[in-house]
Amino acid sequence: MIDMANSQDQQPKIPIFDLSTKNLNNPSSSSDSSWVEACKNVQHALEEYGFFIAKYDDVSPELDGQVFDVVQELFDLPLERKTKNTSDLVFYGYVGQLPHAPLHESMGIPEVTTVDAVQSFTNLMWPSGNKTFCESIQVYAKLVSELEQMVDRMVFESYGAQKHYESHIGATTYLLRTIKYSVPDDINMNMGTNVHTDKSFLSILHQNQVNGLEIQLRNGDWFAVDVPPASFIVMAGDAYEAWSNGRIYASKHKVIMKGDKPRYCLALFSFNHGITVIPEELVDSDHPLQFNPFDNFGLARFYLTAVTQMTESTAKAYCGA
Ligand SMILES: O=C(O)CCC(=O)C(=O)O
Ligand SMILES: [Fe+2]
Repeated sequence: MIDMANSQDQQPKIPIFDLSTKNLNNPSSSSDSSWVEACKNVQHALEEYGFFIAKYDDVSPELDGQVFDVVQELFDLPLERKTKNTSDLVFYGYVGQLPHAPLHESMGIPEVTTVDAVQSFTNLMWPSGNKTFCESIQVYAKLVSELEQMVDRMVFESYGAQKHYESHIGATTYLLRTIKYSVPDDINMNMGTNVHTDKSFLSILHQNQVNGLEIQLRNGDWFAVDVPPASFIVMAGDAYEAWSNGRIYASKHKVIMKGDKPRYCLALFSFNHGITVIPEELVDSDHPLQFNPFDNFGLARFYLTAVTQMTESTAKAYCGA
């Protein structure tokens, strides 16, 4: 841990970890005490707050600038082009022009860590090609998925469940959602994203230095995150809550637009294919099994098609034991 995020007086101090490859001291040795401590800190942050802030300088300042430039270019395309981003899963395709969320526009690139997926998304948006978009998104997605896998590894090791790590990563697929939040005309209409929990294992959020993300803490208080420049929010979703047998906290969060600058966010979500089983290492007499084996995409569909209001925990409602 290198620092604590800026926060108001009574607010908790959200940890900031430097997870840059060069900073992680020989992570192949699980007996290294600084590595073990780093893993415990990550586990604790996800259990206590449901998120933390990561420094990750594998994404260089040049790449950082470039991805926000190309994402802005993407949202500047005509609407009829953007709506070509369709998907049978609602949250995977173009979202925008919503009466209840007029500031929000987003597009999804499924399987973003495969070269073909980014290429075909690029061709759909720019039939005559856009090499800069394609290449910078490919490189960005690869680097940030490596950050995601590092956090998974730390969590799995910390819980003594490392023997399940390889099969977990083998089942993981990444969705990159690019999001634009416009500046509100009316200060009372400032909602960018409504209150929700993510359906992913992890969500890695990266913004263009315009704040807006608010997270509900375990005690019910809302916390407006002041994200330091060039850093990433690592947030746990419902799938991690279930996998961890209820230890990890999937926080409710929302986006509120306050300033006079549009906000762009790159959100990388990890989902698992197939059936996820709660590791036996996380079940004992003090922690009886709380969740049945579950289908991560089934969980996402369940949430989206639920006719009722979201219950306290989507994971409990979907696959609670
Ligand atoms: O824009 C953000 O910071 C968060 C977006 C979000 O919560 C989501 O897309 O699930
Ligand atoms: Fe979210």
